[in-house]
Amino acid sequence: MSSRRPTAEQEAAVEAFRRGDDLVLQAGAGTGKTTTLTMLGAASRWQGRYLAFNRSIAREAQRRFRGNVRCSTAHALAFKAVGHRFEERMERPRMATAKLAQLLGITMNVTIGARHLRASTLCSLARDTVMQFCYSAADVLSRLHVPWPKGISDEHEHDQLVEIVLPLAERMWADLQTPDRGKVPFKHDHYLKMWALSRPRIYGEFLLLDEAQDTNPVVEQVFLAQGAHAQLVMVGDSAQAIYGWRGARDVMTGFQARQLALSHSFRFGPAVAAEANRWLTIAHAPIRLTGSPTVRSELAPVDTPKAILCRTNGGAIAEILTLLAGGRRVALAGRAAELRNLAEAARDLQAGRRTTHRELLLFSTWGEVQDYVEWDRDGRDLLPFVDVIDEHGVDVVLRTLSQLSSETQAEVIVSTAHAAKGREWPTVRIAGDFTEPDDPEDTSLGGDPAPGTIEPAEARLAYVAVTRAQYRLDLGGLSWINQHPEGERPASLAERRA
Ligand SMILES: Nc1ncnc2c1ncn2[C@@H]1O[C@H](COP(=O)(O)OP(=O)(O)OP(=O)(O)O)[C@@H](O)[C@H]1O
Repeated sequence: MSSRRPTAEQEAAVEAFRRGDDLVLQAGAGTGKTTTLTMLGAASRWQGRYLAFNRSIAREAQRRFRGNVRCSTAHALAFKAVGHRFEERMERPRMATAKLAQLLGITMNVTIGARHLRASTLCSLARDTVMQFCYSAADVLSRLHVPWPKGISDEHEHDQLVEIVLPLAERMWADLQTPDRGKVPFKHDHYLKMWALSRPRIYGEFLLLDEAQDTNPVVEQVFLAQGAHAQLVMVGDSAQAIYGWRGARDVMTGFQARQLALSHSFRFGPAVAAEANRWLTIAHAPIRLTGSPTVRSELAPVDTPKAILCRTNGGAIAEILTLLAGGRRVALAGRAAELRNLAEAARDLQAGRRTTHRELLLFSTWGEVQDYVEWDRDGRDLLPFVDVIDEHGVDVVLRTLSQLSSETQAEVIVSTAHAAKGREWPTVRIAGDFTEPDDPEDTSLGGDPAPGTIEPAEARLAYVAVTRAQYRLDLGGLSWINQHPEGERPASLAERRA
């Protein structure tokens, strides 16, 4: 809990909360979101619940709230109520879909339009259908959850696909209901859906939903249903949405409640705030930030930044290789240990040995893993890692990883922008893989591609990246924005006053 004097915006949030209003709190980068939430909790004599985006945030928040607010993730609540019964099923190794098709006796091959669909593809589409259903707020599986794979071009072809895939998906969903038997790999989002379907009541007089911009429809539905007995508060930053569950309109802007903002950033001064606002404008975000007048921040080249932020994992490995070659002590934020285990599994599989990697026991070659990440929805989380290994070679990746330091020992931390969410560093450089979009239809007189339109999703990622800096930001790979037609910087408040 902060003993600092609340800002006018924080006071307004506490005031509205005290009145019992349902709230949407748009909290920009570095605006003291958790501090503000603890102020809300402290202003209430009731019991409440804070729903966090992941386990480590929930644990950290529990330290900061007073005893009247309990902190957890939605998955943790669902696990306690339903998921624990499926623990044994969830611990089984990953399984390629061709194997699952075999186990389920799915053997047919069909032709729809110009596409030939093999049994394993149909099985994979049925699993995707079940997953779409799990993310949705629907009560029953329906044609709406059957995907439109590339090559299925019209309603008539989709109808044919639905006729085959929907019954398979229904069979899979029935298979998933048994804790001890059943063949379909059981995922955390399966028990989350079962919990949501049970119409759970979350104990507490008020409910705070954090990172609300990335909430999927199934959690949104459970959250909104608590409105029958609890005061609801959504907190987050629409401009940091990276999952896009519902296209351009995120959960926060759609919630019928009092809309408030935290726009004063304690993290950085006016210069970084102005850069943030440039990207917020491109992203059509609902808020603009002011920097802290007492924090000196500047945009300037940094030779030895504390953090280098990359767009991709491949970009991160490339940065790490350069830094190590220069004799620097480097850490990789986020999933370094996971990457090391995978690289070891890749080395075994490439050498013709089975791997002992817990999740990859069922694969006998690296090629099978490559197919799995390319074609199976379950495997998509591994795709960036597999790409890195295929691009640089397993030996280079393993050697690189073995030379990494811990974050506390490192001179410089390399991170993807995704893994940097919620973090901050005194000096930050943006890596070279944030490239300028090209307009494929147009070339300037010299034959160079003309600048293309900046996608809002890209602008949101750039916003996350630039707002990690406290004092000095080196725009590096994003410097092209200074010449881009959309890059005109809105004058900062201080500049307008001058
Ligand atoms: N009213 C205030 N006056 C001075 N400093 C404040 C105030 N409110 C928050 N802060 C400071 O702002 C910083 C960030 O706050 P906090 O830890 O609550 O943010 P967060 O939840 O990590 O999220 P974010 O940084 O994205 O806002 C902290 O150093 C905190 O002390």
